[in-house]
Parts: sequence; structure tokens; C-alpha cells
Amino acid sequence: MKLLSATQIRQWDEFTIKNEPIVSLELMERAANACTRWLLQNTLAGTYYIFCGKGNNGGDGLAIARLLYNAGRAIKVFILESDAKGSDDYISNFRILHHLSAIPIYQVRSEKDLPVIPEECILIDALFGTGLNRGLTGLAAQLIDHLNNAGAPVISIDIPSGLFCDQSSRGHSIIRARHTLTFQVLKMAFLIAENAVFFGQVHLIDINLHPSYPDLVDTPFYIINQSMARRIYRPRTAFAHKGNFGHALIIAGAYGKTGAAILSTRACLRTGAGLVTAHVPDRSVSILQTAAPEAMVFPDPEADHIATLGYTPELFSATGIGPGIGTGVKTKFFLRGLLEHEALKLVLDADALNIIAGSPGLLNHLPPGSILTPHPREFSRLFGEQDNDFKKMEIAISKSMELNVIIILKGHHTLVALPDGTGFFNITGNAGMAKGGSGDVLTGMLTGLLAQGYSSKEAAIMGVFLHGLAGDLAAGARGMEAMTATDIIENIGSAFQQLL
Ligand SMILES: NC(=O)C1=CN([C@@H]2O[C@H](COP(=O)(O)OP(=O)(O)OC[C@H]3O[C@@H](n4cnc5c(N)ncnc54)[C@H](OP(=O)(O)O)[C@@H]3O)[C@@H](O)[C@H]2O)[C@@H](O)CC1
Ligand SMILES: Nc1ncnc2c1ncn2[C@@H]1O[C@H](COP(=O)(O)OP(=O)(O)O)[C@@H](O)[C@H]1O
Ligand SMILES: [K+]
Repeated sequence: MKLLSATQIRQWDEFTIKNEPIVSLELMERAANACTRWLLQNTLAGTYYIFCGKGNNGGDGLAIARLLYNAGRAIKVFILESDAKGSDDYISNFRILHHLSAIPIYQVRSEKDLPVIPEECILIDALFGTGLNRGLTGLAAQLIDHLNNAGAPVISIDIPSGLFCDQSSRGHSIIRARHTLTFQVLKMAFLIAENAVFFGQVHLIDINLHPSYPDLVDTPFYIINQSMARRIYRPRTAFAHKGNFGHALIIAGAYGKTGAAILSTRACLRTGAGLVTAHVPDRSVSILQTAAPEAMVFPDPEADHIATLGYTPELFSATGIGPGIGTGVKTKFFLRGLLEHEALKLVLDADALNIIAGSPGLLNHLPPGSILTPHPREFSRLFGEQDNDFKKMEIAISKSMELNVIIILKGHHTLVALPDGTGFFNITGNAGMAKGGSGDVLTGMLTGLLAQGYSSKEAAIMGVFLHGLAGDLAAGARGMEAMTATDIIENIGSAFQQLL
């Protein structure tokens, strides 16, 4: 699913107005009706304090005020005054509202007009929407701070006021909403970790924009959804044999971190690789063979570390390396040696990435199409600290292009950055996965998919989707606190079944 920019969303409104066709004011009415339905179903306030700017977001607010009033709710409307005359649809809605003399309308012209806000009211934020073109200052910023400090819950219309849709809003005054009722589609701002404190729970409000528009535009950003994963998934044929599904190699687990190797190996097995071999330190062999009897083991001659490439890595269909291997000097040399094999299909995670961060020249030796799976700290070690998460995303994409690798920047909405300059956001997964071992599971899954012949792009996109979905199923069964990485593995099968 394409992730549209603020400009494209505005063009989608215009496209709908022209091609449905519908007049702009009616489209606003449709949006306001949908928001009002949600508000009536989900809230009950003594009074709704509705704060409106003078653009179309403010127009939405005025229309919602009228509709809530018509439904019997108590309303007070506050208009943030400015020199602007107001958008046409704002003006039209203002005129209609003005005729309903029972609704009090207050103008906020200076600090002294900031109202006292009772805690039991609900604040509706319709000050600024996707038309925000600069950070808020002056009275607008004061009003935002006043609302944030009021203690009453805020419900934002379309996007919290002050938050930019597709660039960083760091350092600006921004509404902190409990809920955001956003029109038609997710905005990029809602996928970025640094914004998490602002938008609360996001609810998509369907306003029936014209379905043809997204097909007509290009965008570098996508959201990974079930239908995208389904298009990638290739069900097994009845006559398949294990030779059809590749032989995966997992290199993981210095002694004391054998668990990382077990999790990756078991995740790889559950993802469908035909054969799995785990390369672990000698002392870990019996532990691994007990925990994952389906896997074969290459015991490293070293008791506690990965150090020896005692096989031809090209014989494996795909290799995952990193979980728990440590950054000891012998393991560093091992990784250097492995990277000299240019034809490998590689997944690099955890300490493999930390080793590379310590010797950045190695970045230029990654086999084309390798998949790197850094969490944000590993990402910063590899590519430097960034001022904000949008910048981080841009760097992920530019480094992916420069190095011809796939970078999976892990987080609540994991980003898959591809060498063609596109970025795919994942929306499965939950905070129950914020535990040691979840990333090891992803490494195993990705290696398993590569081994089965999925391209690195396919493996990355479908892999993060299935990993998050398995996490969601685990959270559903056990709860976020109690679920463990093993529970994610146990739910990989059910996640696959949702692709059938
Ligand atoms: N028919 C449709 O299209 C539909 C649209 N819909 C709704 O429209 C919303 C987008 O509306 P919009 O484009 O009018 O922009 P909006 O965010 O309300 O205000 C921008 C105004 O504020 C100003 N301004 C900007 N930054 C500023 C700042 N920092 N400090 C001070 N002022 C600032 C800027 O004026 P400027 O000062 O730049 O001249 C501009 O006039 C969208 O989020 C959705 O809610 C829905 O009804 C569905 C149908
Ligand atoms: N709040 C969250 N929401 C969704 N996914 C999460 C969340 N926290 C962690 N995850 C996922 O769990 C995995 C954690 O990986 P990582 O930090 O490398 O863990 P570890 O190295 O301990 O196994 C990533 O795939 C990440 O996307
Ligand atoms: K808003």
C-alpha cells in the first residue's frame, strides 16, 4: 500500500472533488460526519471545547461542532485568530455556525483570551492539519502549550496540530493527543518513533476519497500489508521435497549466548527451510542439538567462540550471522573471511553489525543484496548519530542504495530500506516484542526465507510482516508482558496461515 505525502493527500482531495464529483464543502461535511459518528460512539463529555484554525482543518472543526450540537452535545468553539481571512470552506462553515446562536464562539486573539479548561471536558483539536507549512510560534504555540497543560483529553482531527506530516517536527510546539482521527490513510508522521508521544491512538476515518488516485501517483514509501505479503508468498506444491527449500546456515551464539543461536535456528526451521545447520562454539553443541534436534550442527573448534570457517559457505543457500557471537578478535577475523565470499546470500545482525561498525571498511565488502538488521543503536554505530528519526530513515535509504544492500531498521514500525530508493514500513508487531531474543528470531526467519529462494527484497518485506504478525498472535495468546521470543517462534505457523 502506498504511503502518500501531505501534498499527495491534498491532491487526492482535489482529485476526488473533480472526479467523483463532489463539491469541496460536501467533502468536508462527509469528513466531519464521520468524525462526529466516532465521537458520539466513543466519547461522552460534559462539554466539547473545539479549537479551530482558519484553514480547512478548522473548517472540519466548525462542522463537527455543528453536528455534535445537533446530536445534543454541549459545545464551545474557540477560534485561533490571525490575519488570514480563512479558507473558503472554513468561511462557509463559520457562517453556518454563526447562525446557530446557541453555540458560543470565542475568539483567541491574545494570551489573555486563553480559556480556563475544566478537566471533565474533551478538547477537539482542529487548529492545523496537513496544511502546516512551518513550525508554530507566538500565540499558536502558546495555545498548544495551554491545551497540553490543561489535563483534559485531546482528540486531534486528521493530525495533531503542529506535527508535520512528512518531516521532523522536533523542537516545535505540538498537541499531545489521546486520540487522532485521521482521514482515509495513515500519515508518515504516525510511523516515526520520535512522534509517538503526540498522536496517541490513531483511528482511520474513511471519507471515501476516490479509489483511483493512489494508482496514478508514484511514491518512494509503502506500508507492508497482508495483501503485499500474500503476493510474495509461494505456497508449497504437493510434490515438493526438502531439496526445494534450501539449506540455511545460522552462525550464532558465543558461549553464554547459546540461546541466541537456538532462537535463530528454531525460527529458521519454523519458517520452512529444507535443512538448517547451526555453526556454534564447541561447548554449545549439545545444548543446541537438544533444543533444536531438527537442525544439524557445525561445531567450531573453539570452545566458546565462533572462529573457524571449516566449510565452503557457498554450499549453503543462505547464511544468517550475528546473534550472540560477540566481537572478540577471532570472531572479527572470521567475519572478515566470510565476507570475502562474494556470492553469499547473507543476513547480518547484532554483533556481526557491531564488528562491521568497528571496521567500517567492511561495509564495502558486503555481498550485493545482503540484508542488515540493525536496531536503532546498532544503526547509529554503523552510520552515525542523526538529529531525528526522519533523517535516520533517509540515511537508511541512501546507505541501502550506496552499498546495494537491504537495511532493515528495526522498531515499532520497522523500515525496510531497499537499494532502489524505496522504503517499506511494517505495521505488524507490538511492544511485547521489546525483549531480548525477538531480533534473533527475525534473523532466523529471514535466513529461512532466503534459503527457500525468496529474493532479498521478498524475504525482507514478507519476513518483517510475518515476524510482527507472529508477535501479535503471541501477544493475543499470552499478553505482551508474558510473551517471549519462543512464543513468537511458536506462532510463525499461524502467521503463515494468514497468507493462504
Ligand atoms: N476538501 C479538502 O481538501 C479536505 C480537507 N480536509 C482538511 O483540510 C486540512 C488541510 O487543510 P489546509 O490545507 O487548509 O491546511 P490547514 O492545516 O487547515 O491550515 C493551514 C493554514 O494555516 C496556515 N499555516 C500553516 N502553518 C502555519 C503556522 N506554523 N502558523 C500559522 N499559520 C500556519 C496556512 O496559511 P499561511 O499562513 O501559510 O498562508 C494555512 O492557511 C486537512 O488536514 C483536513 O483536516 C478535510 O476536510 C477533508 C476534505
Ligand atoms: N514496540 C515494538 N513494536 C513492534 N515491534 C517491536 C517492538 N519492540 C521490538 N520490536 C521488534 O522486536 C525485534 C527486536 O530486535 P532486537 O532489538 O534486535 O532484539 P534482540 O537483539 O534482543 O533479539 C525487532 O524486530 C523489532 O522490530
Ligand atoms: K489538527
